[in-house]
Amino acid sequence: MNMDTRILDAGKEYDIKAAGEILRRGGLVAIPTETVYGLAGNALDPTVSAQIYKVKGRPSDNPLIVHITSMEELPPLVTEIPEAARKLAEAFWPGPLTIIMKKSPLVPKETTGGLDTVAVRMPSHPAAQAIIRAAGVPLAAPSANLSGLPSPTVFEHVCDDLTGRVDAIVNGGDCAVGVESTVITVVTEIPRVLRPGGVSVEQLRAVLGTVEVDRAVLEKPAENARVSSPGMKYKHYAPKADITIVDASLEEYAAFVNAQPDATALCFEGEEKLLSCPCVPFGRAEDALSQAHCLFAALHTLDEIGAKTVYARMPRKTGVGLAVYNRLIRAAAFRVLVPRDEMIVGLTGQTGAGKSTVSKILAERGCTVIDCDGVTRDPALYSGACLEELQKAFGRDIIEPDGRLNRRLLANRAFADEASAATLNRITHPVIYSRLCAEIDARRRAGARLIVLDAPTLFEAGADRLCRRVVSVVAEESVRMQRIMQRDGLTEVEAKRRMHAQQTDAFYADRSDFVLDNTVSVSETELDMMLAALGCAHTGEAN
Ligand SMILES: CC(C)(COP(=O)(O)OP(=O)(O)OC[C@H]1O[C@@H](n2cnc3c(N)ncnc32)[C@H](O)[C@@H]1O)[C@@H](O)C(=O)NCCC(=O)NCCS
Ligand SMILES: Nc1ncnc2c1ncn2[C@@H]1O[C@H](COP(=O)(O)OP(=O)(O)OP(=O)(O)O)[C@@H](O)[C@H]1O
Repeated sequence: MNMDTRILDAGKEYDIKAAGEILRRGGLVAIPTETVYGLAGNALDPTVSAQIYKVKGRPSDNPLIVHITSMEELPPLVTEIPEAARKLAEAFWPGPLTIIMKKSPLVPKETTGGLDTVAVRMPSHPAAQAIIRAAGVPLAAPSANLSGLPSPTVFEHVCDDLTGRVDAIVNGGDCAVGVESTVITVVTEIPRVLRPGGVSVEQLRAVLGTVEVDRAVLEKPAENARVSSPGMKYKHYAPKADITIVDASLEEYAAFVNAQPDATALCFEGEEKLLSCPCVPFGRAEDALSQAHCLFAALHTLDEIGAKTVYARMPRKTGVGLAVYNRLIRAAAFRVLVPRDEMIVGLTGQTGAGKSTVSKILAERGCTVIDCDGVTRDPALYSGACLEELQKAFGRDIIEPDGRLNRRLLANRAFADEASAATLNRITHPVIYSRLCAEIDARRRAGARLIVLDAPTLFEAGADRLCRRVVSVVAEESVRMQRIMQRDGLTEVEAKRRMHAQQTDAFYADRSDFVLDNTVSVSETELDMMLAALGCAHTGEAN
């Protein structure tokens, strides 16, 4: 194929019209959407669908998503609109969600990969909407890359793959979401996610209640598995480099990667300083949306710099992180390496939420627990220069005449305002961090396999980098306040001060592999679910 490919501008009305005209005449145009660039053509014309498969080099049993711009365009495409689909459309359209329904005869089987269902999406990208309207027909638009290569999220990558193969490419800059849409089928009795994407499973459950997640989202599908959704084929996202995901804490990851010859690190932003090899960052560790946004461009960069052996950080499987994991595990051909046998789990959350209560149950189940509050109560911890600094910052009288630290006085002064709390952290966290490393080493040497670090200030102390997984315990503010007033004999003012020195629920949710809500209680079932999610279902046997 070597045709003239026009370059059009998403910001120019004349160019949008031209794209619409080409599509109406049965041509192919690569268009920007909020997820990734799409290779668009008339979804209702079987010869156009066949042409899309041909250009992409994609097997024709891989169904295409049909893009529309308004709810009025949906009824002709489907036999019925189930209640679940209506609710989802209301909540998430226009946006990165594709809904699978029973197809009407209007949609050719060539578009649906031979299936009697059709996948429909209403994109939110203004240029995508304008082009569909200009075309006057629904558009089939798989990702605008050659089959097997990472999906394009920037204009230049579309040009690399499709110049000379399509009639036009519309330049709309970078795609905001960066991974393909979430695909959910409402044809099954219980709605089921077939591909995770920009709308998270948690968001879908908030609208529909029960939602299943197809096994293929996390596991390698059988070679001859029937494909019921775009993107389920496992070779879909592979760059040229050999990628292996390393399931480890940041410290363990850095130690492992730095010991490998000729490695390239696919890490999170800011981690480069710990790594002695070439690094390609893909988003921030605590921000799955930024990872989704950057992932495919990072995979392209790996090819551009000629990376051969790549070790990738393990994304969290929560929220949009599940979509990031789903793409990365395919790019890695399902290779995951665990460099250390023992697993360190950080257990954190707000004061009074119930960390100690949960860690007690985990200890009963055979985990080795390190209590960080206990560590700070060791009179030997704050000594020498550290103690001198504490006294300088918070007053000489925080040390009693008998030499003991007056913890309540220190707490009242240190939690008085944000700046004082920051000073407390700056002085105490370096010594706490070194002590925690020593405590972990001792437990490792004693043969512990599952070590729980019960640390209220896990992130502030930088101790999260020692943990392969993080669990947060949260509870409503009024409940927490009552609990700590009762437990520690604090006044309301003292309790509030301490609570205000801490983080919000959202802060913990973004940084955790599992969140336990202990406003009322934490059941054994939830603990089982948590241990399963962490990958340590048989706790007792793990130790
Ligand atoms: C200020 C100190 C002496 C007060 O001691 P006190 O016996 O009153 O409280 P205790 O240590 O039992 O802590 C109770 C709770 O307060 C909260 N808390 C403690 N330190 C902090 C902090 N720096 N920031 C926010 N909350 C904190 C935690 O939820 C903790 O569980 C003590 O909390 C301390 O040394 N804090 C600084 C070190 C730290 O961050 N500790 C947390 C363990 S990693
Ligand atoms: N579900 C619950 N119902 C009632 N009381 C609870 C519940 N969970 C915990 N508590 C009580 O609330 C208090 C605070 O719990 P816990 O000490 O486990 O909190 P924490 O998160 O470790 O707090 P801190 O960070 O202050 O150490 C304790 O006295 C505990 O017994």
